[in-house]
Amino acid sequence: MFYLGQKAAQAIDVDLMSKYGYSIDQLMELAGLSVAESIAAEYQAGRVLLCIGPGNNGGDGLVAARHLVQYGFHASLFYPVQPSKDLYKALLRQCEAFKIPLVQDLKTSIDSSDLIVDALFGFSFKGSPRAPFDKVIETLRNTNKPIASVDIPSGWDVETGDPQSAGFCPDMLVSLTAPKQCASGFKGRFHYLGGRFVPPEMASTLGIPEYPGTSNCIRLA
Ligand SMILES: NC(=O)C1=CN([C@@H]2O[C@H](COP(=O)(O)OP(=O)(O)OC[C@H]3O[C@@H](n4cnc5c(N)ncnc54)[C@H](O)[C@@H]3O)[C@@H](O)[C@H]2O)[C@H](O)CC1
Ligand SMILES: [K+]
Repeated sequence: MFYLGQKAAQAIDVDLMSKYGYSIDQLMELAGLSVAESIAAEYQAGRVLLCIGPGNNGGDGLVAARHLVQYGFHASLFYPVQPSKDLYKALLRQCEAFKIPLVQDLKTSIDSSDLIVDALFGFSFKGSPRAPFDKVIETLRNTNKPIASVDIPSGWDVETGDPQSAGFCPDMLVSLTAPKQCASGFKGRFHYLGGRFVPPEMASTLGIPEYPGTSNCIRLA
């Protein structure tokens, strides 16, 4: 399987929506579903805090929250920057309908959670985290609670990862579509692949393995 660079990951996203006709809502729903399924495969249904970022990685997290509740988890959201885009507003409304509370105090909420989901940044992250996310990532670095990262461990460079060990090491990484280059430096316990939406032609070019049966995720390592 290919490990994608940042530009390649973004180009695939564009191809899925232009050449193959997907909408972002479709891709996000399947991506978030696969994140929830990967988590449910490895962790007992407990209290899960989802940290949500301002882009589509955050959108995946909002989708995953709703599915995790359906799988018996008690979910809450830490969502410090809420963009006004209709898609994110709708996903948040759905979370409200599932009685998923928004929390304000990250440290206290981490203490009362069994698992943290990092849906802060994905393949469009560049440079060093800017405020307020610098403090959020620092707080995640200082917890012993397991972290499940969506697509990219937030704060890592999409290609070079975390060579200075400045960020946090997630316990689980769910790569979407195909792993990005930084995933080769992932040392946590569970590496999953999700996003079961890739048409056969693209799947064979990227060397994506066959998903087993009806599963939306594959354990890679
Ligand atoms: N094809 C797929 O695999 C799909 C993946 N999905 C998910 O989408 C993300 C990529 O989403 P995108 O909106 O392009 O970007 P991000 O979520 O990574 O973040 C953009 C957001 O972050 C801000 N930002 C960038 N760098 C910084 C920084 N240094 N400090 C602070 N803020 C920063 C930027 O301004 C934007 O606001 C992919 O990883 C998957 O998780 C789709 O859901 C479905 C298709
Ligand atoms: K992430």
